[in-house]
Amino acid sequence: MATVQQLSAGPTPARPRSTNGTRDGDMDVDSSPSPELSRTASKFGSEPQRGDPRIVVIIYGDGQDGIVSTFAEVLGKPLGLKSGFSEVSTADKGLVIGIQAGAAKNDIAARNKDLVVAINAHCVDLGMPPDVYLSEQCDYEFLYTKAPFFRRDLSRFISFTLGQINHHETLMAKPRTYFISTTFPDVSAALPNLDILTVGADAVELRVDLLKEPTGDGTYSAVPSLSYVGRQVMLLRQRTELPLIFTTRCTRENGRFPMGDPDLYYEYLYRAIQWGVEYIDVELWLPEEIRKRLFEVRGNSRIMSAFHDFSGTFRWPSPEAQQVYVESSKYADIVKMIAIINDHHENFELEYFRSKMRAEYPDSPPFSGVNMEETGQFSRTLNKVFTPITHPLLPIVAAPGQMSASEINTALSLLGQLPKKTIWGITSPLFRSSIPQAPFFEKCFNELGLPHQFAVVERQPNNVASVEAWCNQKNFGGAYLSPPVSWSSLLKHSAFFASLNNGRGPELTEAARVIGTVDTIVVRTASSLSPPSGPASISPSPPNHGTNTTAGLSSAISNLPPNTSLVLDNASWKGILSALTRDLAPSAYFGRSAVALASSGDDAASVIFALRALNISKIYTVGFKTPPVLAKNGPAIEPFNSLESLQRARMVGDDAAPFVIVSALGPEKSNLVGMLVRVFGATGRGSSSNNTRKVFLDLADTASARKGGDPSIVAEQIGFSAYSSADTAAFTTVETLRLLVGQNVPYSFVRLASGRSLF
Ligand SMILES: O=C1C[C@@](O)(C(=O)O)C[C@@H](O)[C@@H]1O
Repeated sequence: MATVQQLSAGPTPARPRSTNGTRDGDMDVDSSPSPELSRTASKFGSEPQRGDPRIVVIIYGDGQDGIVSTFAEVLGKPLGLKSGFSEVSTADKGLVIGIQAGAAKNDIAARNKDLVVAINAHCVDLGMPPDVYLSEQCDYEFLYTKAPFFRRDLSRFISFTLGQINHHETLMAKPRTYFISTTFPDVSAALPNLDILTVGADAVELRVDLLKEPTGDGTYSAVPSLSYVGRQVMLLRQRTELPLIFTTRCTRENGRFPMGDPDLYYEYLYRAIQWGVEYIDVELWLPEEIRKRLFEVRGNSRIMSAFHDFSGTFRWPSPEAQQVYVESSKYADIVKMIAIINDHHENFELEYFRSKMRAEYPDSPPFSGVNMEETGQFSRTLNKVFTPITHPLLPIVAAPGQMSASEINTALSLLGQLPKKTIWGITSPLFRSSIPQAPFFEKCFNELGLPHQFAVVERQPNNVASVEAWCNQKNFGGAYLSPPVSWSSLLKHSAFFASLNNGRGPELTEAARVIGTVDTIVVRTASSLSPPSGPASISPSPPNHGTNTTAGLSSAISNLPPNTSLVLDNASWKGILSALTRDLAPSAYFGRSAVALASSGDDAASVIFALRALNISKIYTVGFKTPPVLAKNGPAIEPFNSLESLQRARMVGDDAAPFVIVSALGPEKSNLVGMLVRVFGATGRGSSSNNTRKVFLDLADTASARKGGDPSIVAEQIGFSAYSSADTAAFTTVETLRLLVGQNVPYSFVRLASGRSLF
C-alpha cells in the first residue's frame, strides 16, 4: 500500500527529496510482472499518506468549540477537550484535542513539539487579527468563516499540513505546469470568475505585494497587514482547489514590497507556511539566513526561489547566471530565474543554460526560467516548469510580456509544437452519456487555445477491437473510453494494439494493470515522454512502429507517427478517490472497513483500487467476485454471501463496522442498495468514540430511472454524507483532461460547464 511518510516533530517535517521532475518507478501496490507489457513508471504523487503522527491540538476561540469537532470529524478521530498543553500526554494519541485560546496561551511555548502539532483555529467573523501571541507560537493557523463554512477548505488544509496529501511530486511529473499570477488589489473581485480564470493553471499565485488594503481614509496601507493578507488567502482557498503560491515581490523586482526590512519578508512568508500555503516564493536577494530558515521550517510547503533581473544587462551564458542558479538551488524546491533580454537570440541562450544546468546539476530542483517583455515571449512557450500565465480578465499583467495559457498554446501550435489532433470519446450504444460531452470538451479546448478536435463515437458493442479504427490514425490525440474496456481483451483482439512497441504492446499504467480496464488512452510523443526537468540523460526508447507481428495475430500497420507511444490508463479510480477525500482527510479512512457493491469484478475494480489507496483495512463485497490481482496485497476481502455474514459485519464493534459504502450497481438495483445502507446506517455514526459521519458513494447514473427510492436520500436521512456519480464524474473528467491534453481544468469549472450546480 501507500508508503508511509514519516514526519519529524516540530513545525519542520523532514524534507521529501525533490523529484526534480523525474518519474519514479516505485509503486507500493501489487507488482506482479506482466512481461508482455511495458509499464509506465508513474508514482502515486497525490496518493494519501499517513503523514504527521503527532497529536493534533486545536486552539479555539471563546464559544468556538464546534470547530474542534469539525477537525475531529474531518480527520476521522475522536476528540477530547483539555485546559492546557501540559495535560496532553501519549495517552491522547489518536485523539484530536481542543484547548481554549485563553488557556492555550499559558503553556503553548512549553509544549512538547515531538508529541503535539498545535493549530490555531480562528474564526475571522469574530474579527482580525487572531491573538498575535498564539499566531506566532502555533505550528499552523486555520482562518475560517462560520457562514458560509467551507468544509472542503478545512479538509484540504489539514490533509496538506499533516502531510496526508501533497501534489508537488505529481505536478513536477507533468510535462508542463502553469501558474496564474493574480494581480487583484482585493481577491474578492476575482472570486466570481475564478473558475474561468484558472482554466489551464496548475496553481494560483497571490501577489501579496499588489494587494491594497484600504485604510479607511481613502488611501491604502503601504504594506497590507497580515490580517488583510490572511483573509485574502482564506477567501482564495475557499474557492479554488488549486495550490496557492504566496508572493511578496520586492520593489526592485517589479513588485511593491519594500526592501528595507528583510525580517518583514520572513514574518509574512513564515505566516504563509503556517496558513498551509502550498508554495512560498522566496526572493534570492534576501539574506541567506532568512532563506535557509524558511527552507528549514517550510513543513509541507514548497519553496520557489525567485530571481528577477530588470537591468537589461543580464546574460544567460555568464558565470553570474550559473552562480545565481547554484545559490538559488541551495534552499529551493523550484528555482525560478527571470530576466529582461535585448535580443531574440538570448531566448536560445536561456535554452542552452537550461540544458547545461540540468546536465551539470542533475540533482538540483526543477528549473523555471523565462525572459520578459515581448522579446522574451518565445521563452515562455518553451519553459515547462510553472510557467507564469495571465488571463484577459485580470486587471493588469504581473510582468511585461506575460502570456495567457491560450496564447502560449496558440503560439505552440503555430510553431508546429502542438499539432492539431483528434481526441475521441469512445462509447458504446448502451452507455450514451446523459451529459453531452462534445460541447464541453470543445469549450475547454477553446478556452485553452488548443487546436484539437473532439468527437464522440460509438464502437460496436461486443467488439473491443473496434476502437483501433480511431486510435490507429496519424492524428490520433488520445481517447476516453466509456464504458472502459479490458486491456487484456484489447491486446488479445486488436492486432494494432498488440503490435505496438515491437510487439510488447502499449504502455500500461499500474492503475490500469491492476484494475484491469482502460478508460483513457494517452498519446505520448518523444518530447512529452521525458519529464520537464529530469536528468539530461533520460531518453525515451523510440518504439518501433510499422510492421510488427505477434503470435496468433495478423500483422498490423501502425499509422501513428514515429516516436509515438500509447499509454493505457485508468482515470476513474482517481475520480472516486477525489470524491471520497473532498470533505474528509485520508486519515478518516485509514484502517476502517468498507462495503463495495457491484454486479461484476470489472465494475468494482476501480472502487477497490481507490479504497486500497485510502488504506482501508477490510472490504465486504456484494454481488461480485474480487479479481485476484486486486485481492493480492490489499485490504482483507470478505464477500457477503449469506445473511449471517452480513449480520456478523453489523455486529462487530463500532470501529470495525463499515464506515464507507460504495455502490457501483445500476439504478435498477436502488432498492437493494438502499436496504444495505439502512442496515449499516443503523449502527450509528462512525464509531462510539468519534462523530465522523459515515460515507455513501453511489456511482449509479443519476439521470437514469431508478427502481425504488434514491439510496442517497436514504443515506443522508440516516446520517451518512452522500456523494453521487456526478461528483466522481467531474473529478474523473479533470483527470482525463490532464491525461489527454496535459492541462488542468478545475473541478468547479467542469461542474459549471456541464450545467450542474456547484458542490
Ligand atoms: O516570478 C514571477 C514571474 C513573473 O515575474 C513573470 O515574469 O511572469 C510574474 C510574477 O507574478 C511571478 O511571481
